[in-house]
Amino acid sequence: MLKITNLHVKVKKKTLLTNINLELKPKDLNIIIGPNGAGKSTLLKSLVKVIDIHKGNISLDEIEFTTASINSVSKYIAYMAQFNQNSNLTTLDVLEISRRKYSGFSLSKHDHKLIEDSINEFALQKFLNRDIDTLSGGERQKIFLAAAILQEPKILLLDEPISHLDPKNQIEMLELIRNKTKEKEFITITVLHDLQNALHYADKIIMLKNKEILYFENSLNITQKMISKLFDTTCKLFWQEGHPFLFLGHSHHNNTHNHSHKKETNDT
Ligand SMILES: Nc1ncnc2c1ncn2[C@@H]1O[C@H](COP(=O)(O)OP(=O)(O)OP(=O)(O)O)[C@@H](O)[C@H]1O
Repeated sequence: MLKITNLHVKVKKKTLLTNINLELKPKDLNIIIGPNGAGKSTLLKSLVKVIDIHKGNISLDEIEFTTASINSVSKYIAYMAQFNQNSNLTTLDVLEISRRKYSGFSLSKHDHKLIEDSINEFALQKFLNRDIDTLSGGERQKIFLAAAILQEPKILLLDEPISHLDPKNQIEMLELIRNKTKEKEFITITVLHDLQNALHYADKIIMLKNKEILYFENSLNITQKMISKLFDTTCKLFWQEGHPFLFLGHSHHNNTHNHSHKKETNDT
């Protein structure tokens, strides 16, 4: 269990997060949603100690993160940032580095097997010897996601992991994140702007607004009222065959879409 108690984050004199309380379980995919600037990335950064905690407590079972060094915390956490820094590494280098925290420089047979499986799962064969700086945003995102999962952490933190992927790849990656979370018993926390996918794939939704948690709920308990409140806009939400359908800013007065649809049918 990852326990975050009364967490406050300040940078200089500016408060970035206030009074965050969460208890997160292994095998759960927790998805953070909320407006720009709400503090979503800051929450992930404070867990991985990129940003200092001003007040509060973070612990993983008996392990106290609050006082631990960044190095000892990183043994338990894999973190895929929103903007990954480029380097002169090849895809294979990035994958191999992710196993070094277990095996140092000489990787074991087991490590090589895991890397091979990951290459197949993420279809990375054709990028292996390519410098990652030369790859597209979506290709790079897949590689960093593969590398984060290869670390087999207790806690998997992903900041907008699918923002550069096409729709089919987005679905495949979210399925994969969900399946790995269950199979490897990760406590996964992902920031996502796509609400429909967030509701569909999450076990739990963390709604962050104005530096605070507005709601922390099972995704099936999320209502259109909650989403309206989170984004200060009207919202229609309904479920069909286990899929959420969500419309923000829905208005019956705005018939632009109907109009263009009519035009299309008239033309044919
Ligand atoms: N190091 C920092 N110093 C000062 N302000 C910061 C710092 N890091 C973040 N902030 C501010 O804190 C607020 C929250 O930032 P954060 O990146 O957590 O937002 P977010 O919810 O992830 O937003 P987005 O959806 O736009 O990615 C923003 O107003 C941001 O400008």
